[in-house]
Amino acid sequence: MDFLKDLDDHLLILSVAATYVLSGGRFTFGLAALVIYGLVKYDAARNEKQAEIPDSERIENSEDETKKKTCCGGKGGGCCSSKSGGKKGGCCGGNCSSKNKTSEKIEDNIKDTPQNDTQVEELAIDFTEAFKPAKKSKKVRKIVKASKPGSKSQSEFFKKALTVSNETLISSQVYVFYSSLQGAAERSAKIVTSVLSDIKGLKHVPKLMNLDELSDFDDYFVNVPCSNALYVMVLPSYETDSPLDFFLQSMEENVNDFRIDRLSLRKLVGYCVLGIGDSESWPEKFCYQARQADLLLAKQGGRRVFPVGEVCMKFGGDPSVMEWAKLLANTLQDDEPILYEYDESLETENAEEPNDELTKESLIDLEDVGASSELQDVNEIKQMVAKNSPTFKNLTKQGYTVVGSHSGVKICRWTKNDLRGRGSCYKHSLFNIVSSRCMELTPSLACSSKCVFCWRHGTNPVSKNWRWEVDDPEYILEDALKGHYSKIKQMRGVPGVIAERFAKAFEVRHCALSLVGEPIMYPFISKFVKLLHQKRISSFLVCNAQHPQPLRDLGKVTQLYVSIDAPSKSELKKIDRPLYRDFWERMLECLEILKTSQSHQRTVFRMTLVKGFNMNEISAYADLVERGLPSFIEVKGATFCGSSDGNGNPLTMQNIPFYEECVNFVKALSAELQKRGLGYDVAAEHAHSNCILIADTKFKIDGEWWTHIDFEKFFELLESGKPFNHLEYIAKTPEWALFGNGGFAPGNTRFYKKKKAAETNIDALQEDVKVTHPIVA
Ligand SMILES: Cc1cc2nc3c(=O)[nH]c(=O)nc-3n(C[C@H](O)[C@H](O)[C@H](O)COP(=O)(O)O)c2cc1C
Ligand code: SF4
Repeated sequence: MDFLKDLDDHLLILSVAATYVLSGGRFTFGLAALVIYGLVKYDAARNEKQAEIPDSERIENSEDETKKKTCCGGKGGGCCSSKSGGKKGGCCGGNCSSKNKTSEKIEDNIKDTPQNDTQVEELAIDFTEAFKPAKKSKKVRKIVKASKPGSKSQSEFFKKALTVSNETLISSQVYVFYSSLQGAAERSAKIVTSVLSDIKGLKHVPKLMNLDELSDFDDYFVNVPCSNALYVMVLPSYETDSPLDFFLQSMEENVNDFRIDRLSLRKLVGYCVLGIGDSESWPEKFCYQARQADLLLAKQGGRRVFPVGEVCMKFGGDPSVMEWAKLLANTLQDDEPILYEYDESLETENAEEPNDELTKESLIDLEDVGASSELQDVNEIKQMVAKNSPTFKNLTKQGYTVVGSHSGVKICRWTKNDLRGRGSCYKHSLFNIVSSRCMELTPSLACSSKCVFCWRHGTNPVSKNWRWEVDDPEYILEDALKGHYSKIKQMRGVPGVIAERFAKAFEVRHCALSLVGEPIMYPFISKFVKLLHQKRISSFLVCNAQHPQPLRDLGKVTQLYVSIDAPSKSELKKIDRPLYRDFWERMLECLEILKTSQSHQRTVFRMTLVKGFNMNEISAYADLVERGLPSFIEVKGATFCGSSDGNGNPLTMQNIPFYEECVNFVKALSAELQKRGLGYDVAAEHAHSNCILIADTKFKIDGEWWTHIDFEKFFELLESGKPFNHLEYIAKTPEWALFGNGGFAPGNTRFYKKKKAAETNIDALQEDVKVTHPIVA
């Protein structure tokens, strides 16, 4: 390669010499040729040097070029030569600090060079990025507000934000809902209804609705009753359990239930909430449940048409309620449309993480209802019946002893009757229970149904499942016995009490787990029953066929009842007003359990007949019997639980069947079962209680009925630890108890409160019937 380079040089010298000779050997020509030669050589040497320099140094050089330009703004380019460049005290005295500034610029330049553009492009199509876990963006409050014209969010805003015009409001059907324990919310709701009714031009008369007595919230809070409905909610707040808790719990469930349209309340024209409370006694929790309700309605798509009102009934009272109602009335008449700010985060982010704390916070932000600490958890664990609650007062007034926070005992009228020698209840005739030695108890005052014939008067706690503090079973039993015995003690001065029965009454032998509420909801029911048996107290457990799993898990009981209040889905809904949506399927499952895993127990179908509600469809009842194959079918006419005023109980005396009617029903059912080849027949009765027993003919041995219980044998079998079945502890039914003989035990004196009632509907007309429960009497 060097030789070739030299050859190049030699050729050049030769051509210069030849030119000089040919031009006549002139000096100027020779000089010019030498200069050209020198320049060519210099250029070649420079190129050669550049080629040997690595890439990075070449950038440095270009840097120097830039430096030259930057340093003095390109003027006097020679002042900062490459040698002096960068040294303090150069031509500019260091003022231009060329090195640092320029290196920054260069870095920027590098980023901006086409080379780097290529890099960016390469990253953009790097699909691996797409598979990396996306960084979780922190949820922030998201309110769709007016934005720059033409932006995407603006079109979203107009799509989703709605305005409610005065015309829509004025022609809406207003529903004023209230929930009330002590009457203040009911009174306030009436004030609101009356003020709204006076609005000039309002097209429909507002409807007043008691939330606590709705048979199905879904009719109003999942579906809506009409296309122009506007809801006004008047709600108190209770730090103790109250009926409103169940409403809030249901609303919360709806929000999180994927089977339900999450924005179902968008179908409403709008809603607003008036909270009433006590700001002096509960400053921290003042009207907190009204705010919860407001949020839940918004979460379900409701449009707030008026701000949440908060009235302290101690200081503001009815005049403040009136003031709020008048302002609301003005709004409904106002021409100005109401801007509804739709919050998308309710729809998307909350759907993913419904119980997220952040969600709650963002909601509070959004709705401007104060700090997050103000929002109590809807599912906060409370006591079912706290000592300071109105429910506690209500129950104690009715003669219940509240045990712990969720159990109750009460001595029933039959216990009192038996102590006075006036006869036991129907369970004595049918199964051999002595009323004076029987304790009536429930470990759950709450229920998962709202039966129309129930005593509850709209105040007992309701829930689909357990949502309260739980008391220990040992404690419940001990305190229940104490409560029972203290009530028995009070009987000592009552005329006619038989001393011997009174003494024995302090040793309870039977426990009727019914009273009120749903005993099987208590999470330790099996353990509780075991404790009873350890004390040689027999157990009679009544359940409402709504809790298949606890029924399946239940251990041995002396007798297991399932209430069958109606033969068909629609009638059951009407009469029991169950809280579960799948109430019918639950009941069928419970019947299946009786036929299979619990078939070793003495099982009883408990039917309460209500005239005009559930006394037809014999064949449908027979279908249910076929499904559950119970040992017994106990049929009883409903008893009258007092007036229906304001308690949602629609029953009147017209719905109480006469004994004749109950007998006809039982005969027809028995005939239907026999027609189907099922071995059932009418066995015993207690006419005094309108009660008749149909039994499986397995309990008829050699032509004689054995429907009674041998309690001693039951405990013996239990203590043996071996499995046993329902036919191993039977006793013969006494003559007086057999069907056709009336069922009144000898040795007692029949006592009529009202002579006229004796021949006909005795129970229903007795005054003290009012406080009894259908399951009990
Ligand atoms: C046991 C109990 C707890 C209460 N807790 C609260 C509460 O947490 N916040 C509140 O604002 N008011 C509370 N109050 C006050 C009631 O909300 C207020 O008396 C209301 O007017 C009751 O409405 P009602 O009569 O319709 O049931 C409570 C009252 C009682 C008796
Ligand atoms: S009757 Fe019994 S099952 Fe029905 S609501 Fe009353 S307590 Fe519950």
